[in-house]
Formats: sequence, structure tokens, C-alpha cells
Amino acid sequence: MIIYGSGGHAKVIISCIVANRDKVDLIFDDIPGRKEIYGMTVSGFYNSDILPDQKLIIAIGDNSVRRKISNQVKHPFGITIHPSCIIDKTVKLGEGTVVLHNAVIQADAIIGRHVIINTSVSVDHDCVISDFVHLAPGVILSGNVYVGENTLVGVGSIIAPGLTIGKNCFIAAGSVVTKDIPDGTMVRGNPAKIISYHL
Ligand SMILES: CC(=O)SCCNC(=O)CCNC(=O)[C@H](O)C(C)(C)COP(=O)(O)OP(=O)(O)OC[C@H]1O[C@@H](n2cnc3c(N)ncnc32)[C@H](O)[C@@H]1OP(=O)(O)O
Repeated sequence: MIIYGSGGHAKVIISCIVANRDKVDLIFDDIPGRKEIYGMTVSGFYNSDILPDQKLIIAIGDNSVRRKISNQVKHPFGITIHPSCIIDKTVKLGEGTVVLHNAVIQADAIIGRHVIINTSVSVDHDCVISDFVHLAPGVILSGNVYVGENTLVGVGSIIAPGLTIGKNCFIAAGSVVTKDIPDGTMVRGNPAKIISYHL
């Protein structure tokens, strides 16, 4: 597997790959000066000619950056799932998606491309998670929740059943969402209230 990115999120993804006894073949990072991560050498700028058939995961937590890079990468995209996860056999996972330590995904959930299902996230039955979403550690989605593209659901947030969270939203840490959230809004609190229309 090739990793694109060498920050903290990359460490967790490498941990996941190593736990699966897979090999990290190469690490790209466009930020100069990053030489080593997790005991592995960082090779520098992305180069589509190196190991062109090897699968790649974009290990960058920022949804917009991950989306931008995905349009530039020529390698095929991989998936990694930590062995501690419980994922129902009916679940669909898109390319480039990572399911990190201790996450649970229940029946008939659909997870898009380049999604981050972070540590100890719970995604219940029939949820639909769109491309480039990040569900931060400890998020709990009840059944039948829809999350639009590019949205960040912050650490420890809880989403009540059947709700629609728009695209490009920011759900602040610890929010309890009890109503649908329109596109491009930031919400926080319990119950979560709209703080700003940030996009
Ligand atoms: C592995 C990983 O780490 S993945 C990480 C994924 N990222 C996240 O989950 C993002 C989490 N971060 C947050 O949610 C932060 O709380 C933020 C970004 C919303 C803070 O936003 P800021 O605008 O910087 O808030 P700031 O610190 O200026 O506080 C402004 C006010 O909002 C309050 N506030 C800040 N965050 C929250 C929150 N999550 N919920 C409720 N109130 C909050 C503050 O207490 C403060 O209140 P006051 O004016 O009465 O003193």
C-alpha cells in the first residue's frame, strides 16, 4: 500500500495496515521536511510513475484536501479496515475509505469514497455516508442517517435516527444532533444549534 500524507492521521492508518499484516511500500508527502513517520521514510512529493499499479490511500484528515488530492492521484485507491472492526457483510465501502480501530458498521450501511470512519465510530443500519466525509473518533450515528459530501462530524457527536446532515457541514465536537442540518452549516451543542453558515 502507498500512503499519501505523513501527519497524525497517517500514523493511525499505518497502524491499521500493519495490524492487517499488509505492507506500507511508500509514503508521499508534499510538505517539505517530513523525513520519517512511524519509523518509515517519507519519500517526498507525489510521483505517479513510482509503483503505478500499487494501491494508495490518502491519509489526510481534512476533507477538502483529501478531495483535491484524489483528483490528482493516478494510482488505484485502496481500502483499509482495522481487524478490531465489526462490519456487517451487507455493508458497501467505497474506494480510498478507511475504517479505523474498533469501529462498528451495521447492516445495509453504504459508505462512500475516501471516507474516514475513525476510532470507535458506530454507524448503524441503513446509514448513507457520502464521499469525503470524516466521522471523527467516538461518533455515534443511529439508524437511517444520511451524511452529505465533505461533512465533518466532530469527535463524540451523536446523531438521532433518520436525520439528514447536509454536505459541507461542520458538526462540532460533542454535539447531539436532533434535527436535519442544512448544507454548509456549522452546528454545536446539545441539542445542536446552527452557529454559522460557513460555506
Ligand atoms: C483523531 C482526531 O483528532 S479527529 C479530529 C476531528 N475534528 C473535530 O472533531 C473538530 C473538533 N473541534 C471542535 O469541535 C471545536 O470545538 C471547534 C472547532 C468547534 C471550536 O470552535 P471555535 O470557534 O474555535 O471555538 P472557541 O474555542 O473560540 O470557543 C467559542 C465558544 O464556543 C464554545 N465551544 C467551542 N467548542 C464547542 C463545542 N464543541 N461544543 C459547544 N461549545 C463549544 C466555547 O466554550 C466558547 O464559548 P464561550 O464564548 O461561552 O466561552
